[in-house]
Amino acid sequence: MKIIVSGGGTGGHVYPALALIRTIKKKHPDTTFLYIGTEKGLEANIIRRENIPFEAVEITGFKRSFSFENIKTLVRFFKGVKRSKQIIKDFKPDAVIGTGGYVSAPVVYAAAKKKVPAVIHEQNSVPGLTNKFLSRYVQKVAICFESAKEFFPAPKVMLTGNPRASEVVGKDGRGELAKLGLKENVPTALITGGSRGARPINEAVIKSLTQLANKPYQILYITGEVHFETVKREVELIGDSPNVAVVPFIHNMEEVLTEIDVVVGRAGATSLAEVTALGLPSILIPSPYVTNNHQEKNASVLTSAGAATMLLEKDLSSQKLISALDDILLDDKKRKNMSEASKKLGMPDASDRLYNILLDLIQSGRN
Ligand SMILES: CC(=O)N[C@H]1[C@@H](OP(=O)(O)OP(=O)(O)OC[C@H]2O[C@@H](n3ccc(=O)[nH]c3=O)[C@H](O)[C@@H]2O)O[C@H](CO)[C@@H](O)[C@@H]1O
Repeated sequence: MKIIVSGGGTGGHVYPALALIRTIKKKHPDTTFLYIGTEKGLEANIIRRENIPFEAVEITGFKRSFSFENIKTLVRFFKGVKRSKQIIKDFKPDAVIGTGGYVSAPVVYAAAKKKVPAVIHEQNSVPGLTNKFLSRYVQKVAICFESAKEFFPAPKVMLTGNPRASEVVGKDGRGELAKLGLKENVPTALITGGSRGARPINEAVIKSLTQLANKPYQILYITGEVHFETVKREVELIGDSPNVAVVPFIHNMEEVLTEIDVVVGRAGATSLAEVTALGLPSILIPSPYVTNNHQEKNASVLTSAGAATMLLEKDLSSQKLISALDDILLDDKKRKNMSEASKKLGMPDASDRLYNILLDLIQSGRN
């Protein structure tokens, strides 16, 4: 089989694509993949690290208000479509899958125009512009939250969940925390601001460090690559604490997560798929800067099930963060209840569901 995969900008669009690629590779080792992303998105590094052939197109997103930039974006889109059509002509894929982010727009659109079977995967409870646009042209739309259904043509929609959920389950912890300078068998919170990090979360964590140093639990704190140097300098001024490890990014999250008890982070849909697949309690601080405030909607699915607590960014402070951590990490019963509620939302068979859709499509295309 030959498959083109496209999605990017942030990790939330790239990791589901990578998880699906790994699933297909396991089932059909002879499959050839081509990933189409942008040079500026996180995919350029994440996908190349995996030795998956990678082609870049140049694309930006539309601004919601009228702007001269939108004309440039339209020009880039049509250039991207032209280039994608050429790539499709040369590579001759059996199917194309788009996992969202601007880059998947020209690629999936070009596939539809070239009559190649195409699927999109929407991670969020409220879809982004790209997938809404593409849903008119593709054969199938895979979703992760029931609430996303109403935004797409009904006969095309299938609930699959997020392939990244399948990837994180069943992994063995192999002393990952010890490698990062933390202890094993101590309750541990992972704090992250999503795949690109989040300055407001970093500021709250930095202000909490002195108090966190005296807690009976420990923290693995991911700053985000671009924020690392600034945060590190601030941490050095406060003084290192043995129960807090500070890192820029984790490349083997599926392994690290097996040793984590609570996740504190944004409410990006792929992170939530991981957390629920593993049955982890979480403290969610949705990004207010995303389309249609979709992260708050993602988060409320978990909070209403009792799987997470939510802290709005406008209310975020070091005290609120510490008491949210204490509430869960110092209360075993609460942690257990949240964990059970979280697990009920998990969809660990997502990869297989998405893979089956793709395979059916390819086979029906060949008949
Ligand atoms: C600002 C923005 O546009 N955010 C969107 C983006 O978020 P973002 O890219 O932050 O997405 P998520 O939080 O959903 O997923 C992040 C992914 O990166 C991984 N990871 C993160 C940190 C790290 O050090 N190592 C690592 O591997 C996580 O394990 C996860 O697989 O995509 C999500 C999924 O469409 C959306 O819901 C978010 O609203």
